Amino acid sequence: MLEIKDLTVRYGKQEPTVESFQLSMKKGEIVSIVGESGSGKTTVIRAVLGALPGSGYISAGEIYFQGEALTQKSGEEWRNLRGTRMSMIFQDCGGTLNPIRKIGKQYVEYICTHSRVTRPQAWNKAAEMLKKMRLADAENIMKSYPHQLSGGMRQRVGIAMAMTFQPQLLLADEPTSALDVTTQAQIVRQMMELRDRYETGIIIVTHNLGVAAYMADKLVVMQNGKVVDQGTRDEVMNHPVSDYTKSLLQAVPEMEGERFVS
Ligand SMILES: Nc1ncnc2c1ncn2[C@@H]1O[C@H](COP(=O)(O)OP(=O)(O)OP(=O)(O)O)[C@@H](O)[C@H]1O
Repeated sequence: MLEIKDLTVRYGKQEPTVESFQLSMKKGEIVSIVGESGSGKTTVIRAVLGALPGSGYISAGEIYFQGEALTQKSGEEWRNLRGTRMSMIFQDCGGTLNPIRKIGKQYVEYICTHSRVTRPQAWNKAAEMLKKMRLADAENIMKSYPHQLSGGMRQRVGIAMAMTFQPQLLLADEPTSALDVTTQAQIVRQMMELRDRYETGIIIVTHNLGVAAYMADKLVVMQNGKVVDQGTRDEVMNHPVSDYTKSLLQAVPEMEGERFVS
């Protein structure tokens, strides 16, 4: 479904921020990228999305998504994939919602820009997606402004929006970090349910090894732009190769996800 080969990303003339990144991902698989701040995790997923900020560019390597070479695509072709076949959620999706417009209006507009449906159809679709994210009283949420919802509710709205078109790939950048532990656990479970329902592959960038270990089929550990450990969850958790991963594992005693979500 997704193959990343020897991906190298630079910002302007700086040394590479990400160097020779490799990843092979199957349909419906969940991959977690963990690593310290500045190690290049966000840069990897932004490169896949074709949305590197500022002077960022792919200086080497290839990204194949469902057999298509993304790096050969024009900006417009790549943009057309975003929001439909692949989508992204951020640490604070609520922050990306327009604060002075009601949720329903924004959601309907989002659906209408990406598909040919009438506004009432879009409204129904939006309400249906909010219900799937277990947001009780979806109609009421649609009529609310973002600030009237809690952080966890806003994040669920963001995830619902990202899942609207049943993307094959969801890129999630610290999707639960701003939330309390209980809400984090609920949202993590819901993302996994969505994966089961739609067979969406998910790449989740997180500092939280508990979240990573609980959710992921595969783990990628990054340090200074390079992958220092990669493999199935059990391989990396039980047989880490790098000292960095070993130190990460030691620092998080409750890393078995079971404990995290209990
Ligand atoms: N817009 C930008 N312009 C120039 N350099 C950038 C830009 N964005 C990121 N970088 C460089 O890339 C490095 C890695 O950033 P990135 O956001 O990918 O790391 P990260 O591992 O996701 O960190 P964090 O966990 O803090 O989000 C930064 O330390 C910085 O040097």
